[in-house]
Amino acid sequence: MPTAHPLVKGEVGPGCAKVDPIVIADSVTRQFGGLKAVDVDHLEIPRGKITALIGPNGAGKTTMFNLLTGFDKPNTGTWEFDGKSLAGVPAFKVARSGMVRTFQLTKSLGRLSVLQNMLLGATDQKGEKLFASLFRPLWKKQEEENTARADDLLARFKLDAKREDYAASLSGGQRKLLEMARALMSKPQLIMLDEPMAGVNPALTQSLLGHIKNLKEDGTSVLFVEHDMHMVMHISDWVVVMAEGRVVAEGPPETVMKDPAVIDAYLGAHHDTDLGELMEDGPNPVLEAERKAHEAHPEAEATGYGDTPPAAGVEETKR
Ligand SMILES: Nc1ncnc2c1ncn2[C@@H]1O[C@H](COP(=O)(O)OP(=O)(O)OP(=O)(O)O)[C@@H](O)[C@H]1O
Repeated sequence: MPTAHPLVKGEVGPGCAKVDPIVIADSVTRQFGGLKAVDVDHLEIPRGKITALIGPNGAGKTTMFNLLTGFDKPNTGTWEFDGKSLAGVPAFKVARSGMVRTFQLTKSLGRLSVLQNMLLGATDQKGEKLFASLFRPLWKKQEEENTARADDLLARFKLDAKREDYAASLSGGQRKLLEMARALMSKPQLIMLDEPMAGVNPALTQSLLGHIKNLKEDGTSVLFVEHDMHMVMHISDWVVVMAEGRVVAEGPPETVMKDPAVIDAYLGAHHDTDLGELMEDGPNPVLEAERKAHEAHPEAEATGYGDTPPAAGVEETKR
């Protein structure tokens, strides 16, 4: 049934237009040999909101991130960020324009200190330019400002005690925090986080969630890829679902998880993502679909949840 939503112009559905989009992508495709990893007709990301990009393994989420941020080149397509075309623009210029990203596997430089890693995140440094680099006063002030900003962010992310340590000495979770803090050095308008929760120990999970919510409060738009559905449900204003390269559904988190296209996408892909505990207020449609399939064909192999039988699958999701 068609629905409306305050973030959307017209009806909610895959590729729907937003009232105030910060990113608009059209006909973006990326082929690897015979595989179309990304095949997105139209996608708009709302400004000033937290948008989750979800989908089973291999859906094309990271490839889409790579394309939008200039780390990979599409076969076709155009996209704009804050009204400016970014197709074909290299990654470092994309970052300077206000759209920065983090990676699934963190990319901090282990043999530099935490502070040095932070300073590398500052864009448009005067000292990088030959003429300016010759005149200390021109870059000295900016260096001081960057260091002050780095210290402020390190304090916010509770990494100030690690300021002089090698990045290599940080835990996986702390490296995720460092990468997010470093991305913020350039005061981006849009931050794109690729699996921010992966490998983060539960003690840091809450603080990461808090940081992401604060970003929105500071006026930054957030787009993140995540398999942790609790996080998706908890902090997203909007959820975009990809499967086999396409956008198959989008909507607010409370309704998108019940969308048959989403359930199909996950079950069809034999995916082990924990959608099981999402529906606190009723039966979970994914598990229901699985149970019915098993009742109809008890002899058939179970689908989904890492190929465990449905009953065990329920147990699995409670871990
Ligand atoms: N450089 C590459 N060369 C060949 N195939 C690739 C390359 N990068 C990605 N792919 C393929 O493209 C498809 C989409 O991959 P992608 O990493 O974008 O998916 P994803 O949705 O981010 O998955 P995951 O959730 O597992 O990270 C996959 O089938 C993947 O194997």
